[in-house]
Amino acid sequence: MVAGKVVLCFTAVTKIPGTIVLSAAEVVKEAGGVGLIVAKNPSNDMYPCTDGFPCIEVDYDIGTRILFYIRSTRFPEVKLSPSKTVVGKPVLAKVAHFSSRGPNSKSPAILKPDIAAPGVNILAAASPLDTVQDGGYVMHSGSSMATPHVAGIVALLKAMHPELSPAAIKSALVTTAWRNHPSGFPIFAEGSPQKLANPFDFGGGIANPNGAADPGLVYDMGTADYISYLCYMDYNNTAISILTGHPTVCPYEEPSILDINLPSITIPNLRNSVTLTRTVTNVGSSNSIYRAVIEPPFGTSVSVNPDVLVFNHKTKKITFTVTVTTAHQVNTGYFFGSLTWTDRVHTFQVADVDKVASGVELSDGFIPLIDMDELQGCQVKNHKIPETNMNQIMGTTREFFKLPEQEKLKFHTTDSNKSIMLFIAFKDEIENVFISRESLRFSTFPFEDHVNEWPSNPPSLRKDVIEYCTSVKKVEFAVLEAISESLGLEKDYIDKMLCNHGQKLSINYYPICQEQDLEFTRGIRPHTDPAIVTLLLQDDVPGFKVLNNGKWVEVGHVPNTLVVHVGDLLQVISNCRYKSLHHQVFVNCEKERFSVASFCYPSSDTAIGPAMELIDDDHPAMYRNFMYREFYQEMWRSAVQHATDKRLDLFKTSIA
Ligand SMILES: O=C(O)CCC(=O)C(=O)O
Ligand SMILES: [Fe+2]
Repeated sequence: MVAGKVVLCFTAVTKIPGTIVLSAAEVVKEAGGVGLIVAKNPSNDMYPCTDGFPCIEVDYDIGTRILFYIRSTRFPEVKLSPSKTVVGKPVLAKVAHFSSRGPNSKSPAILKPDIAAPGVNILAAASPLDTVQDGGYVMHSGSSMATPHVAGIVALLKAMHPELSPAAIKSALVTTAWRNHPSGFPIFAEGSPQKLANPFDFGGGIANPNGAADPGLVYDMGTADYISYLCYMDYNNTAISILTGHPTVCPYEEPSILDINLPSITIPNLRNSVTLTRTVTNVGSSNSIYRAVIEPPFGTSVSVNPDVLVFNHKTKKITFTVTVTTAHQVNTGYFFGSLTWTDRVHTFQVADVDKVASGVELSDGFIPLIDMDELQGCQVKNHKIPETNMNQIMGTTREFFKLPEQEKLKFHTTDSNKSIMLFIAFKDEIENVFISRESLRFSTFPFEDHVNEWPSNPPSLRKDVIEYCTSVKKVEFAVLEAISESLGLEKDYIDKMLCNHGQKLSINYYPICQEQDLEFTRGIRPHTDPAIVTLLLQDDVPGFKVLNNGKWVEVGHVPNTLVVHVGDLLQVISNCRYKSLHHQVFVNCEKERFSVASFCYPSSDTAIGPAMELIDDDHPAMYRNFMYREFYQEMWRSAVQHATDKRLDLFKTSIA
């Protein structure tokens, strides 16, 4: 039965890594089998079988999917191919099952672990004494593989910021760590079953070297803080004096462990209310204003005082208090929340609610904006695009996608030099997702150059596109003016930089999805737009989500508004004051969704680069100048096509 076949087997045994697969492989080999797939939880070890016998370990989830595949076809096939290195694709981040977990039993008020770093199947240089090394290299897993990553980052940070104390460096690592994978996917904690990871699995998160290089604020600590901790832990004066090397006396009033200046706050056994203090030190640009953004843990309320911190060349340190009040009668477990100090450089400042509420004009063509706060985007109302115009372009979009396939497929091409392209649904085999969107993307400006390329069916399309694009271009001008002004630039700065504006329109269709496929289907995956700004007209079918502080947030449909969001090129022009928005579209089983996105582009011979006015000692140029043409070519390079956050890498300066 087994002869000539690949065997899939499920096991509940969690033996020493690798051995389970090895012993099963021997049995399969003896029975004449040609390969082995072992499904077990947890699974992540990659140990070769002996004599090059093909074997692999997968988790139950993948094992079950393989099983379903085997059952779904009469001749299931297994393909073996040489391993390859994949660059720029997100991998699911998991906290390994062997990684130690919090809370800290000795001092539950101190969060442990502090930080997570890669430590599974790490390819490293080997000691000649390593028994499994191959040509000086070896793959190992464990804290001994994760700690060198952190030690390396710390060494780089210390080289960049020699003045930072060990506590400040630790703080920089903890406060900037990724709490989601940079692709937006959550981090899982390995185990059976897998669950979403929380700070007891990863501490601050996964170490983020570039983030830690620019932490803005740090929670610093000195000898006095460590002495307070020892006093709290009931070390007597004699023991502490031996450690410090000079006579040391614990303060008469016992310090609260909650006040130790750590970059995390853990309150065990919270009853009613507690107030604690922290002190932050500004290590970013000297004139900065930070605001507190609080996500209280479930069932608690949290207040911070003061909630705005104003730093200047004299004020480098500010102490604040945090009051946490619980509504829980009984304490049943830990709940997690967050306190973020933001200087809003990464946000869409034109949409500041305060400014709008106090009626400050953003530009002559005053556009009231609905703030999407912190989302690098906003919704625009009173844009003066006639409602009929918006309805017509939506109607045309629906009609186009209802056309017979062959009519639509005329526009299908993989040639990125074409100024009109139809994108159709496809399956990404590697990530096992089905991307269901159909989308027609075409150049619009200047109309006379392009109108004849646009579909002539439905007959209303050309007229509706011209009308809509003309109106939307006006909104775009107003938005670019508001953005220029918010950056302290001349109102027409971006307009001038663009000389000849380009514009592209994307009309999109997201079909209904079957319930059973929902998990593996996306309308469009997380991405940023390769434009300056995008103006999105969406219908009332939900699905459009944006990444906000590591969380995917639905941007609801507000009648008669356009969603405006930042694209990659505005990130460049603004020298990173604005960050391009990560967004994606989910499908649903009840309603199909349509949308019309207009992208503001430079023309191909426009030079793009950070505005000179936004470059100074505190803000060195993050990007070099480049031609838009160069960026467009880079965007289509296969390696960066899906990892949209890699698009700008080629244009970064050495500082960035
Ligand atoms: O259809 C939407 O809501 C978003 C479309 C989009 O993100 C895009 O085309 O880049
Ligand atoms: Fe997009």
